[in-house]
Amino acid sequence: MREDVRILLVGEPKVGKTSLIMSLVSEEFPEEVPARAEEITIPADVTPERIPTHIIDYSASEQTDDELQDEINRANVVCVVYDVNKESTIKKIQSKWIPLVNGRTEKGNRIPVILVGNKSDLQGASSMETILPIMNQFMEIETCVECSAKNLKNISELFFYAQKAVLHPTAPLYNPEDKQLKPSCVQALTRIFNISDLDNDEILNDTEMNFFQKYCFKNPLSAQALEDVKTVVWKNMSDGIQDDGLTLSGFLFLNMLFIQRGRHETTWTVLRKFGYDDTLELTDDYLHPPFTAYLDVHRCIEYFGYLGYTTIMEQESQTAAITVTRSKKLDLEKGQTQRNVFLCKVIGLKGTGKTAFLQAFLGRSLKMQSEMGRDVSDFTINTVQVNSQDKYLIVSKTSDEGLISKQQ
Ligand SMILES: Nc1ncnc2c1ncn2[C@@H]1O[C@H](COP(=O)(O)OP(=O)(O)OP(=O)(O)O)[C@@H](O)[C@H]1O
Repeated sequence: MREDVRILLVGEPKVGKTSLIMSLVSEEFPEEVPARAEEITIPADVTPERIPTHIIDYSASEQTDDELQDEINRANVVCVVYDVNKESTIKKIQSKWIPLVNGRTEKGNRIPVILVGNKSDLQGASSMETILPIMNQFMEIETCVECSAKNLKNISELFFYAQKAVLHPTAPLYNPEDKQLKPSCVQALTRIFNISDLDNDEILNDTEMNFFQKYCFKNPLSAQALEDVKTVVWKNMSDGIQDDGLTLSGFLFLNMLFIQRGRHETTWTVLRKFGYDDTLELTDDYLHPPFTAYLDVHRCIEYFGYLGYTTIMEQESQTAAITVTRSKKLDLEKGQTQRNVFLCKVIGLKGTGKTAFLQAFLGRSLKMQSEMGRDVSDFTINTVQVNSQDKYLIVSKTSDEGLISKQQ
């Protein structure tokens, strides 16, 4: 998750940018405002998503074009404010502000934009009819909101939408042009579906759906909610429901529906719970929880991650699969150990019989070995009885001459 959110307000002079910020802060309409408000930081505990949020004002009378560009580059989301009663300020959204914000940015990296129609208190008719074609033209526009700094209508909502556009972005999930989930999102959701399909029958039954729901959102669905979900899918997709359970197509459809209805946070909660970051890559924290040991524990934990260990075993982190024992030195001092797994290195020059030794540990005679060929692992593992307890011994061979001479 990101550490903070920077919201920048831009727009034509006198549309009410400063007034909107001051109304949010003081919860009343300021009769007098400075040309530009100081940058304000809303602490994490009073923002809906619990992330510190900076709000930055812009005023052409106070700032140069370079300073404005600098602020645009630092922003995570830009609110383009217009006056709902002044057509000229709406026209400038297309001709000036969106090109300024994203004109030089590649399609996938565009800064999300919120259109903010202020002064709805003075308004005759809604500006939505004029705004909708602009929203269809620029895919980076996440949403639009009509509000009033004067009677405080939709002020906190506007900052909430802005915060949401950053924390739960549409761009990595959904392509509004063809109205489809993006391939990387389909790939991630398919992995999630497969992990949640505990009996591998390619259908999420009620138990599996509840398991998934509890893992992602802490609470199971009520029986009625479960039926409602299935009905919505069934009504929209012939192959979305099979044997009274959700198919992969149904699962993908459901997530697309959340996104199309502006509930990206639902899909993002699921994706984050299964380890994905904003670019839909599995995070390093998820794949490699801080841990080291002498075998390749990192790789092992990574595989646990791909296989969904935390979900299936209902654990917070992959590290729950690993038991850390006390140091070898202490074990030797006490003459006791809690360890169940031991590593033994077999060293010797090439041709001295290390491979045969390792294979014999698995009970394979020289004859069996010659039938198997030479393409065998440098590791073998077997159980050994120590004081009538089963212990595991990993035997690994090396013919690294440098290491051998060091050991000598
Ligand atoms: N909702 C509203 N209803 C009526 N008047 C408003 C409203 N919001 C702002 N105003 C008035 O509009 C004028 C311009 O407001 P403000 O200075 O906040 O705009 P601005 O966009 O910050 O301007 P600039 O870019 O020039 O700094 C002020 O007189 C303010 O009182």
